[in-house]
Amino acid sequence: CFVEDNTDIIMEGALIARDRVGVQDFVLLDSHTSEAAFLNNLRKRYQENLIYTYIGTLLVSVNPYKELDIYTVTQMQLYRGVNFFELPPHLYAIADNAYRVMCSEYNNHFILISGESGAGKTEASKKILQYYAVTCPTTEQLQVVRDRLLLSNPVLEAFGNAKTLRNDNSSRFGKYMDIQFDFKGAPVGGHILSYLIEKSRVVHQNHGERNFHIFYQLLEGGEKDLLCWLGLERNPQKYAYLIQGRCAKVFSINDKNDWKIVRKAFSIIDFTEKDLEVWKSKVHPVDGNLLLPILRAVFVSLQLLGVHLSILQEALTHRKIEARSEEVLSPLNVDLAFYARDAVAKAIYGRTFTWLVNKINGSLANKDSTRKTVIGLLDIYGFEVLDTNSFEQFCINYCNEKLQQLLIEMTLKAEQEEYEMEGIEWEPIPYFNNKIICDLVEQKHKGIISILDEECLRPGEATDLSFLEKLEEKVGDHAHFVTRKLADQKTRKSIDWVDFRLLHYAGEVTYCAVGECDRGAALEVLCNSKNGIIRDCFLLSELDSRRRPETVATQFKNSLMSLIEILMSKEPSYIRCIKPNENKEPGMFDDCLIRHQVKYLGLMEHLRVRRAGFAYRRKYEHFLQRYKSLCPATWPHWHGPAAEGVERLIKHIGYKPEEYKLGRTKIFIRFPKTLFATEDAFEIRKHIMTLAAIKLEACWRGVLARKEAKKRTWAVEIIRKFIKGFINRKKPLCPENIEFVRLVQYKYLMKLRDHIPRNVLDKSWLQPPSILEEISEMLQKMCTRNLVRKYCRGLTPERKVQLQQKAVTSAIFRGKKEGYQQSINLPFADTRLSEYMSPYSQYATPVVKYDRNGFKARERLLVLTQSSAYVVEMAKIKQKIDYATLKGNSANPSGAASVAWSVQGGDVILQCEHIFETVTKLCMLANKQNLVKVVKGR
Ligand SMILES: Nc1ncnc2c1ncn2[C@@H]1O[C@H](COP(=O)(O)OP(=O)(O)OP(=O)(O)O)[C@@H](O)[C@H]1O
Repeated sequence: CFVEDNTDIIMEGALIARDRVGVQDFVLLDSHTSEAAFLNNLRKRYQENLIYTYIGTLLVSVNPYKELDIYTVTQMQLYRGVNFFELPPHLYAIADNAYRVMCSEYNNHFILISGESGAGKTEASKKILQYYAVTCPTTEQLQVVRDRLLLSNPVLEAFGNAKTLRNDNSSRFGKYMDIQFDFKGAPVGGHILSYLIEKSRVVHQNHGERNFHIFYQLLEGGEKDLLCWLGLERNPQKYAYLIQGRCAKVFSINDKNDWKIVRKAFSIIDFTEKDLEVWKSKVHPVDGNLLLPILRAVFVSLQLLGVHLSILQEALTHRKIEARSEEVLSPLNVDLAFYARDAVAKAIYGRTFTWLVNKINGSLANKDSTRKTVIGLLDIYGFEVLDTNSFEQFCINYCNEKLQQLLIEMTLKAEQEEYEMEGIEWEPIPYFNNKIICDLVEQKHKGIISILDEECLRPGEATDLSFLEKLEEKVGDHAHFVTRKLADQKTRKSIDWVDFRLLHYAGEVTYCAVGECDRGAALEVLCNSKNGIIRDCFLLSELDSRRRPETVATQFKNSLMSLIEILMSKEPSYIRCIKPNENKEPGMFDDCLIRHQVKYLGLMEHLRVRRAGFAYRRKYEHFLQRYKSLCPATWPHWHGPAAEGVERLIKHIGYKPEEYKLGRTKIFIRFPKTLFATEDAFEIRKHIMTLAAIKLEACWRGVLARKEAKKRTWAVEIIRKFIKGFINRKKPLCPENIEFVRLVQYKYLMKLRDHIPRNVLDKSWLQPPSILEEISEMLQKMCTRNLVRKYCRGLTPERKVQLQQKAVTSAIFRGKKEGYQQSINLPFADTRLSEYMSPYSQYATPVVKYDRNGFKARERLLVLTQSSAYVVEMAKIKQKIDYATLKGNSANPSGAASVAWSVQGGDVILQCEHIFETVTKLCMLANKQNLVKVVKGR
């Protein structure tokens, strides 16, 4: 991850802002080995309130000691989901990058924040937490988790932070906090690990320093009842443990307010009233008048601790000595009794703090078993070198050695992996591997911690000097270990007889061996406490004498080992915090102090490792995209593979072989100056192109304006013609109206197309404009004709006959006979007449077989219906009907009433119900329809 694409992206960002204030990535410093250049860049930026600078993906932060307007919600949104390169270096960029990679690759991350006291570690970790709280997706349910994550801070700070000379809110413990995210990237839980709380502060504070905040908060803000329960007075001056530093009141701290925040946090973090009994352990109000104050204090303490007076008394004033198989009690002198008392106080505080962390963890725990990814925030003390360095500094510095090793391993590993992946010839990076120092401290049996364990746990009197002698004997020949006895003439003077010196990766530190052999407190007393929390903290099983107890150093070593294991399985991000001055003053850049920190934080080393190979690396596609304008062959488009395009490009620019290497997917540039020269050329080209673009734009704007004007003129002309056309629309076609008329015609025809009648009976027709009336009429006729033709074509032969008959009927009867109109719709039956005739088909045959020559005239054919009679002048119908034959068969043999033939005199009488049909058909048979006379009345 360290040298992956993000690095490249950061580089590009650095390039963009390169000339603004220094470089925003130290990797691009020309003289990367120069401490002065490093400081110069840092100072330049700091003075412009640019407190963040990268070394690759590592973020260097300098405490501004003033509120900067760079942590607003707007800023958070700005960095959210945006690549490094687009914005200046920031905590949020680191936080967002870890988050984004976690979400896309579904892996775990950690952000290591280190630096010396007051450098801004805690602020940084709080700001990152806030960033996640604001920018990550969440649900109403998850708000509780979010609040708990945020509120765990004030509680831990109350119990784990104190005012020191260097920082008014100094964390006196190391903290690793895992934030767990679900698959949607919502924070769903957390877990905190704490390291090495500074217990000694409970009983002793240096001048100008305080005990842990919680004590002052309780006295200042605690409710009256509560203080009474605890047998406390509000005045801190009454308590020797709280006023050794002579500064119970601190200007920058509002204890009363902080107490309220802590109380609120307790309720949200799920602390029950039972849990809070640590303050309320059945202390009965004591009448101050009855007891001497000192006795009253003892009385209250006994009740709070839930122990018996005689047991506590014995534990604080005697020591158990194992003599052969017996245990003998030996009385302690006053100093040792004070020491024992302090040891109990320290042990109680230390373990209660661990209990508190566990309690918070309980409330942050996510019970849902689906897989989570985590981002760990490690806020840990930086390398420490004080005037007198004790066991605590030893542990802190050992911790820093381990973390440095982790960083180097991870950085180098990633670097090597990238070279291998890219097929670049491997160039070993010379660096100091501090494993040798870690081994000196932690190796089993041979390391300093093992030797310390042995000394502390062996029977008999262990002294600081015997420990020192053991060290000289076992690790005396180690290159990184010195005592006064082992030192050369020159060094000897600077080392005391009770000191040993370690040559750490960050520098030499001399430790005082006094008090390293701490055998622990009088545990028995506390293991038997009646107070539930004290009992949770001091387990009876610890008293089992057969078990060799673990020393503090071993405990610390083990917890550190598991921390390293946790970190090794995650993707790293680093934030190195720097304190700019000792006075907590904004704008003051103390060169000397910062130089020290740059050294102790291993920044130059880190930069060297990062720069040992190549200063810049970039995917071919991205490199080509950025610089393609510098080579005619690649501008504006390169159509071949990107790698070949880059090769062509750098040849054109004139890169020398030693300046670069081409990997499988990336180009590697060795020196920043090469890159800067390319970047400068690019800037110039960009400038030229911008000027050209401006010119082009101006021309283009002219072209567009002219085009627009032309369009307007044309539009005016069209409108003018339209109006003129409208005015003259009724005139015959002339130049003034021709376009208008054509348009109207066109519009009418287009509309008519959609409204044309679809069948012969549809007589509708779209009303034409007056100038089109004539044409419209013609069209309508044509249309009707068309429809009729279409209709006729679609007729069946039967229907055609039927219609022909109807037409004949119309010719004969229309307007002459009532009932005709109604008959139109009634179809003629094909069979009717033959039906009438069918019984006489033999006689009818001659009718069909018309023979002009065989015609015999008779007078009339009389057609009768129920109401009328029709006379057909047979003489005129030249129809051959064999009346004689008919005559003999006048009766209807079937008895049908509808038709009857009869012969009266010379007339043939045909009786039928369907007069129109019968007459029509007879006429048609005779082909003489005009001879039918329709007579009204009789
Ligand atoms: N980014 C920042 N902006 C403004 N002030 C800051 C910033 N970082 C730190 N400070 C100031 O510096 C003080 C010390 O910072 P902080 O407590 O984070 O240091 P630390 O490195 O955690 O120290 P310690 O190791 O003692 O806990 C803060 O109380 C705050 O006043």
